[in-house]
Amino acid sequence: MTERSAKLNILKFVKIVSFSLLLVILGFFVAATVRTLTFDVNAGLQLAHWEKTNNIASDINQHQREELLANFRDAIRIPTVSTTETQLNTTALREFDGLLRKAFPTVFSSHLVQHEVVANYSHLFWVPGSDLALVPYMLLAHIDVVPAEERDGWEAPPFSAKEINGFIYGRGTIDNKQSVMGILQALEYLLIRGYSPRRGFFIGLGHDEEVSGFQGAMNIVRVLKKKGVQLAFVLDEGLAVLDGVISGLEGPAALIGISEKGLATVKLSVSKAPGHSSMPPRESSIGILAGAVKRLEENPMPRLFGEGPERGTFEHLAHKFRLPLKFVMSNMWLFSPLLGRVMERRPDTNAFVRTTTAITMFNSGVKVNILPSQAEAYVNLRIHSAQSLQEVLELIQSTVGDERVKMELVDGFDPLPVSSYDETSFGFQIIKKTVLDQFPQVTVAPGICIGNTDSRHYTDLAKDIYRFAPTWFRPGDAQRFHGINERISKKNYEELVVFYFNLIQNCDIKDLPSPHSAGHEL
Ligand SMILES: CCCCCCCC/C=C\CCCCCCCC(=O)N[C@@H](CC(N)=O)C(=O)O
Ligand SMILES: [Zn+2]
Ligand SMILES: [Zn+2]
Repeated sequence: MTERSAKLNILKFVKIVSFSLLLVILGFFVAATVRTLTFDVNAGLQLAHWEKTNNIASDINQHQREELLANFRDAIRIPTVSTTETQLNTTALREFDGLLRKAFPTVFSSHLVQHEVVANYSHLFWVPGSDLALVPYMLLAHIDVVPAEERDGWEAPPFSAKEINGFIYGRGTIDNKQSVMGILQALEYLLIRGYSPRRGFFIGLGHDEEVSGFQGAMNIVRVLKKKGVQLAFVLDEGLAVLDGVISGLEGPAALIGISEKGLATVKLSVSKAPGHSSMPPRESSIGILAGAVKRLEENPMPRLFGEGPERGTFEHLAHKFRLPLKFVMSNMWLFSPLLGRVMERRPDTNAFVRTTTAITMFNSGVKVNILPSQAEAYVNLRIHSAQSLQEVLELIQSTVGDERVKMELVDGFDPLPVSSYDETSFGFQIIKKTVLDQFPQVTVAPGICIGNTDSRHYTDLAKDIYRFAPTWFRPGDAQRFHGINERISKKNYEELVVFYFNLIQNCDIKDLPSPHSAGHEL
């Protein structure tokens, strides 16, 4: 081959490679554009195809409106605070038991309802269905609340249930007495109106969810396991209807939690010989530990946005964004790394991007002139679905990178399994239908619960666990959760009662609508 023909061949090769590259890029662009124009994962079930049921209408008259609100306010006024596993307000929990019996006399006296108190303060209700072939489901909520101090800046005392501008203020109004009272109020009204279910269901009300549910939820699960119960699905607290919370989204979104993040609570400690503060070593136990904690804060866990089920959230919502965001959300396969960088800027959205690292406790020292022998810090991590507890522990160890810092796992578990949310998913579709019937303006999408719930103890009883209540969150409301000025509007509480009233009846359907019903009878 001459030098000239070799040069020509190289030129030809470069041309072919460039042309192929151009084709690949063009292909990607076309694929992405086509997806933008066609991708609407919500265009699935037609509500018109649902089996006709003779649901009892959920009308609420003025007397009931006042009654349900009075019951709810009474519930908020009882300070059922959990501080630690051994610090529960047991007096308040007993008082709450009395309130439930007084507020819902029909539930507690009906021959259709079986009730038992579990672990002294939790409640388990069983309402058998007329069709024994239908697998029962379970509704969960919790009675206890986190502590609240008026001096932190509450506009009304946190256990006053004071009404301000149509809102009831108080600890527990959105976490989670709205569901406790909403579920039982709905059942009370259903029973009064002569309802008897076709599909049986359980109601579990835990008393120590805020301190992990080791007594309440875990013992309810034990009772159910002894009875050999299996559940079609479980619905617990968790996500909500977000209205104006997701930037760029047109209309409100009802996010149904199909999983929840894992947890690692790690204790870091440094020990040193104590001594007189006039002869300090170059590095104190506090200094060494502070360095370790700082390294953890400065080196966040890797971005994993788009690698877990949060991808499904945005794909379901994509058609409700305007261009160019619609294009971005429809093509998460391409844009999730970019989106992750934007979302990590805000704490509430960063929670969906990675395993979060929070230093929650730091203790050391007993006197100003004594060198502290011990310094300890607690790190609370919420594990992204695409990571495991083991991976997170290894990363903490390498980031701390100091053998003088002892590491101890106090509590931890992997992210929870992902529940089904396709067109054949009974629980998801029933919840979705109930939401859409009541709030036609919302878009329903699967979501990830960034905190943990009692439902995590139910994984042996149900394959499908959902975390949702139609509590409406507007900008700033997420900060009321465990924060100050927790509140719910009177209208929204009433909507919750109606939601559970309809949901219970909607579960009586035998099959999901055709054409997807074949083979999915529950
Ligand atoms: C797509 C971006 C939207 C961003 C909006 C975020 C909205 C988040 C709203 C509420 C927070 C979710 C809280 C879920 C329930 C957590 C329950 C809880 O606090 N559990 C405790 C106790 C326990 N059981 O472990 C916890 O520490 O997690
Ligand atoms: Zn809660
Ligand atoms: Zn809570």
